Order: sequence, then structure tokens, then C-alpha cells
Amino acid sequence: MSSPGAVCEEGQLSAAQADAFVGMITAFRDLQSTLCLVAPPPETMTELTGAIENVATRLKEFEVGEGERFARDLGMRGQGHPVLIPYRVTELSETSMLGSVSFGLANMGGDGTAHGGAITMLFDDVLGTFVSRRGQPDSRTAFLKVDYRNITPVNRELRLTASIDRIEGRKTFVTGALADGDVVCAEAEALFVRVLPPQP
Ligand SMILES: CCCCCCCCCCCC(=O)SCCNC(=O)CCNC(=O)[C@H](O)C(C)(C)COP(=O)(O)OP(=O)(O)OC[C@H]1O[C@@H](n2cnc3c(N)ncnc32)[C@H](O)[C@@H]1OP(=O)(O)O
Repeated sequence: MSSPGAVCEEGQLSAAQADAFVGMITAFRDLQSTLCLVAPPPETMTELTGAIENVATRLKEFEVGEGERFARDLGMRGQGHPVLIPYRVTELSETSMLGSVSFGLANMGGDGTAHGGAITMLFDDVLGTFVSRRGQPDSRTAFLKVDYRNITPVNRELRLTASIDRIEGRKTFVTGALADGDVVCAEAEALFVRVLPPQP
């Protein structure tokens, strides 16, 4: 499966490495989504479990230390991580961000709608990355409040916004929203606190 074209700004990977890694992650996401749709016979599941275990065993040959792991290269906005939700940023200023996101079948809770936990994870990642780039690097989520205003459909391009509302010392207060056209799906409010050495 081909990748959608990795965004690797500020990352440490070359374009070729990023494209190949995102291609692998995209194939893995397709596997996760497909697993949510099927009802195979037991012998087929046993056979395929072996195939999946073989892939994991092969990949373990390439384990590296924390600073060298491709999935840690967060310049790829969720694209380069097997569990995070990939999103795109279309406009970025010092205090605001506009982007888009589409939840996949692997993020579904039920009836074609996104799982609430997946929505919260998206906000944590989007707002945390935004704060790190535009507010204060090395910040951690102190609190994250999410209001689920309407159902969030999967397999649909949604509008994603974020803004830094104020910075007080180590504290950055930020808000975000997810919308399907004119319908607000969810809103988030969060505080990120810059950690002090020797905090990990
Ligand atoms: C380029 C891409 C890069 C990479 C970008 C990375 C993107 C990924 C983002 C993911 C982010 C995460 O998920 S991070 C993982 C989830 N979060 C965590 O694990 C954090 C666990 N908690 C902690 O480590 C700690 O509690 C901290 C660091 C948040 C705060 O501890 P601290 O440093 O000792 O600070 P502390 O004195 O307690 O608080 C400092 C100030 O914040 C306030 N404060 C602290 N917690 C709260 C709170 N829950 N609600 C209200 N206010 C709070 C205090 O009142 C105080 O205000 P005042 O008295 O000064 O006024």
C-alpha cells in the first residue's frame, strides 16, 4: 500500500525513510481497520496469527534506543505512529491552528461513529504538539477536558482547530474543536505545564 506522502518538517528522518515508514504504518492501520470488519473461521485466524507474529519477530531485529525510533519522530503529525490518529495542518500561526482529520474504522466505537477515547487521544496529541511548537517545548498535559457535542463520524474529513488562549509562566492554556461542516462534534480545553529538570 502506498503512503499519502509523509510530512516530516522538523523531524530527523530523511524523506525516503519517512515515506517508507509511513507506508508501513498505513498498511498496519489498514490491518487494524480490516480486523474490525471480519468474522473468519478459527483455522484462518490461527494461520493469520502466525503471519502477524512473524512480522513482529522480523521487526524486532531493528529495535533501537529511544532517540532513534522512527515512531518518536513527531514531525509527522500522527502519521508516523501506529496508534495515533494522522491529521493535516493547513494553517498555522503563533496562536492558532487549522487542520483536518479523518477517523478510520479502527477508531470506531459503534454505528459509524468515532470512539470517545480516540477523540480525546487526538486532542491530546494535536494540542500537545501545537503547544510544544508554538507555546512551550517539553510540556505535559496537566488536564484535558473534552465535551462531546455531537456524534463524530468515521471515514469523513473533519475540521480541526486549536488555539493558545494564554501562557502564564510554565502553564499554557489551550482549546481545540472538531467539526463536521457546521456541526461541532467535540470541544477540548487543556492545560499543558512545562516540566522542569530533572523531571523526565
Ligand atoms: C516538535 C514536537 C514535540 C513533541 C510534542 C509532543 C506531543 C505529544 C503530547 C502528549 C502530551 C501527553 O500526553 S503528556 C502525558 C500525560 N501527562 C502526564 O503524564 C503529566 C503527569 N503530571 C505531571 O508530570 C505533573 O503533574 C506536571 C508536570 C503536569 C506538573 O507538575 P510540576 O512540574 O511539579 O508542577 P506543579 O507545581 O504541580 O504545577 C505547576 C502549575 O500548574 C498548575 N497545575 C498543575 N496541574 C494542574 C491541574 N491538573 N489543573 C490545574 N492546574 C494545575 C499548578 O497549580 C501550578 O500553578 P501555579 O501555582 O504555578 O499557578
